[in-house]
Amino acid sequence: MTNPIFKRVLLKVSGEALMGNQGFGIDVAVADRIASDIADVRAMGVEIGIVVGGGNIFRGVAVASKGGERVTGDHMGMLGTVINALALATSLRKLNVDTVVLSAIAMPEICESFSQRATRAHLDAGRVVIFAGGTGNPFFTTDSAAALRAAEIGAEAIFKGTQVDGIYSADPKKVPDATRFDSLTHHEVLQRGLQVMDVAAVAVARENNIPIIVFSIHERAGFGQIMAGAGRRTIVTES
Ligand SMILES: Nc1ncnc2c1ncn2[C@@H]1O[C@H](COP(=O)(O)OP(=O)(O)OP(=O)(O)O)[C@@H](O)[C@H]1O
Ligand SMILES: O=c1ccn([C@@H]2O[C@H](COP(=O)(O)O)[C@@H](O)[C@H]2O)c(=O)[nH]1
Repeated sequence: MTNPIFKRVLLKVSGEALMGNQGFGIDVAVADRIASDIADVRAMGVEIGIVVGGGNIFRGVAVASKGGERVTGDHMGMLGTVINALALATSLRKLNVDTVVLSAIAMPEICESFSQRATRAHLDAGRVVIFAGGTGNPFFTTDSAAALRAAEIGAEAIFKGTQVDGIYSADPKKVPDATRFDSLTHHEVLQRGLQVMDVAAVAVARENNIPIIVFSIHERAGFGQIMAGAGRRTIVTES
């Protein structure tokens, strides 16, 4: 078996990716496929924490842009991430991957609440841990939650599984001739204003010297290939 390049990682799964071609919500076939890639990496012996986004369900700014209260919109967005976390946990359990959901917002009838101590115990026991509810605070994003949880669990890297296969000179969805970077520093991402991940998340990763690997969550087995030292991605490191 190929040796993984990291022992413990934080995977950020794009919420938008979960909707597949539906335009909203969760395409179970997509969730199952992503879960299968995660199961393969877990089988390599890698300890995995996961943050799932909520872009397929709700973003707080959408409420604010129509005259609603931003904080309420953000609460709705965070609840959307809980729905996604439960869906991904279901897909993983179908593959017999021992998985637990920990929420930043207490909802004990549905899942455990997040604490650093509980998380480390679950990871040490070999469970995949899915962090739901973002940071638990409005005005943040699940990218920030990913960076925060990565630092809290001592992850060696943040894998951002998103809609594109790396970081480009500009948004490749808007600028077709944008060029992809193979590697960058955290400083360069911030200085060039590359918006694949929000500034707060990159700053937390930089502060804690955690590399960020941006790859396409749509690439079947892409997560495992990168974990084996290959695959298409952009890696962000301090030097
Ligand atoms: N310089 C850039 N390089 C790569 N992608 C970029 C860049 N600038 C903007 N983007 C866009 O950023 C998107 C990722 O942002 P975002 O985190 O909001 O989406 P996501 O991963 O689908 O997350 P979620 O749905 O969970 O909120 C990419 O799909 C891409 O279109
Ligand atoms: O810490 C957090 C994380 C998320 N939110 C809200 O949820 C949505 C969905 O998250 P994405 O990162 O955009 O996928 C986000 O737009 C916020 O409204 C939050 O408030 N706090």
